[in-house]
Amino acid sequence: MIEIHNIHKTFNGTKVLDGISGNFESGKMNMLLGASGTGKSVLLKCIVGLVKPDLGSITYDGRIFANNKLDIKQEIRRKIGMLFQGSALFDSMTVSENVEFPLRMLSDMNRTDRLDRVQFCLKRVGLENAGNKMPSELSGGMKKRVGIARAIAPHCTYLFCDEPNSGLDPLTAITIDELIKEITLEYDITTIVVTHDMNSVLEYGDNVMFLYKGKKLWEGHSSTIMDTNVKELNDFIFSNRLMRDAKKVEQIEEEERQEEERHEEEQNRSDR
Ligand SMILES: Nc1ncnc2c1ncn2[C@@H]1O[C@H](COP(=O)(O)OP(=O)(O)OP(=O)(O)O)[C@@H](O)[C@H]1O
Repeated sequence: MIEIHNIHKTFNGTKVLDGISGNFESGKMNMLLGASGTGKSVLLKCIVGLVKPDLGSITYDGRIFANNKLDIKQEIRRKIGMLFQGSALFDSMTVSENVEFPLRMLSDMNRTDRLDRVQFCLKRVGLENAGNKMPSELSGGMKKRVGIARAIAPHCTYLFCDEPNSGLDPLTAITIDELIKEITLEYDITTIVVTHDMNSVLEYGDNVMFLYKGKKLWEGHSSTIMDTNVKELNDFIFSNRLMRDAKKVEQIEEEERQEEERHEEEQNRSDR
């Protein structure tokens, strides 16, 4: 589990994170949701250690991260897998070499073990035959899969995904979400996904944190998100036309259900 407490960050006098706290449990899809510029990526960077918070604490399975000794930070970092927004593959390396890269950098595995691990991870993401391809030969969805294989290659305990669906068609987006969810459960990983995709949130969000202007305004399971009274979250959800239409359908169905109940009651009364 990752715990963050009272995280603050200001850039050039502008407050970007304003006292954010929360827990991210293992085996769950933890999602950071919010509009553009609300601080999701900065929070993720604070958690990973790429940005230093002005205030607050971050612990990984009870071990303090920021401000700890370098060797402890490095030990924690070795357990972190990152899936970047644009996949961030090295264009000059083959798919296999990309996946092997963190093993060469972070582990003391010999070459045979590294190649076994690469093959295992590529198979896990359904790309066992793509090892010799170059990134330029892959579709967007395949690139994301390679990114996932590379992230989990060093047996990561923590997985951070920055908008894993960006630039993908809706069907491919679902398969990538599904893969991340499966891997999270299978290896009991603590996964944090930054997103503004409501489809992903509704389908896969075990724990959703809604950020607005650097503050956490709502947190909960995705099954309860549509019932929120938080205006900013409501505005965010229903800024999407499909979501507005879905809500209308829900309201119409509810009215029909009530009408049917009324009708049944009247029928019963007149029968008596
Ligand atoms: N290194 C930096 N220096 C100055 N300002 C920054 C820096 N990094 C981020 N910001 C600012 O912090 C704010 C939050 O940015 P952030 O990237 O976290 O937003 P976001 O919620 O992830 O948005 P998006 O969904 O568009 O990626 C923005 O106003 C951004 O300009």
